[in-house]
Amino acid sequence: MTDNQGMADRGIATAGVELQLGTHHFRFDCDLPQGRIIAITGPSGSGKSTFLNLLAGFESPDHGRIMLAGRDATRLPPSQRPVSLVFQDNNLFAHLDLFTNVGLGINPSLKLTADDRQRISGALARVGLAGFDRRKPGTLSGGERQRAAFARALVRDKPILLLDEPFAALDPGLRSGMAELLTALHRETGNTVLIVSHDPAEVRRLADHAVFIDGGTIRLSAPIEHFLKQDGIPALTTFLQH
Ligand SMILES: Nc1ncnc2c1ncn2[C@@H]1O[C@H](COP(=O)(O)OP(=O)(O)OP(=O)(O)O)[C@@H](O)[C@H]1O
Repeated sequence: MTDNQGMADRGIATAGVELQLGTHHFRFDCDLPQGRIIAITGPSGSGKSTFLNLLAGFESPDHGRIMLAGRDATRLPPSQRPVSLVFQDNNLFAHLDLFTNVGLGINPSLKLTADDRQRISGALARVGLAGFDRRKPGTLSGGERQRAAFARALVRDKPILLLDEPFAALDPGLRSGMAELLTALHRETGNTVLIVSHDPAEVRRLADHAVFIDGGTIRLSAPIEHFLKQDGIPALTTFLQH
């Protein structure tokens, strides 16, 4: 096993992480900075979601080690990892109101203290959904549902936030509003944010650091200024010219 030196202190690091899914082989080695917004880019089918699934614990590596916020998380179940997640389809439960959906972020059995209840209302207010507590997801717009998913991630109060194309289903106006909300929340919490994005403009606008995945492996991981200037990876040049 690789030793611990050089692996991100409080950020995210993977060392010799390998996974086979059907005919696809993945290998991820990275050392990502703490407290930054990090874009995960790459062609369709390159392995971006698989990378996030490994970090979240929805996939287990065949080999290698995953460090999250200073802890070896390789064998931790998803619920014990220091991460919260927001996906494109926001995963809200249709039959539960927003207060309950957000409450699930704190405690899956919904045994909530008075303090928890205040945090839930506070998180809904923070994303612009004050007074929406009793609304069901089906009565909300796409943007409102996505903000509710952010509120649920916020109450979990974890040092790492994983976002898998969280704005993809939104129209361009809403998308830039959500990007602003994300940067504002990031400034407040100082957490490490990983965001999968297909949109070079979004990457330029949001990211401090970016990763390019191609063919199941990380081809480049660099601060954004360097990432945007590189010219040695044709597939990345193509991505940036979109
Ligand atoms: N459980 C699985 N079994 C077999 N193949 C899988 C499995 N999960 C993912 N794959 C394959 O692995 C490849 C990478 O998938 P992944 O979803 O990580 O790509 P992605 O970069 O997120 O793609 P996109 O940008 O299109 O969402 C794809 O070809 C996918 O079909």
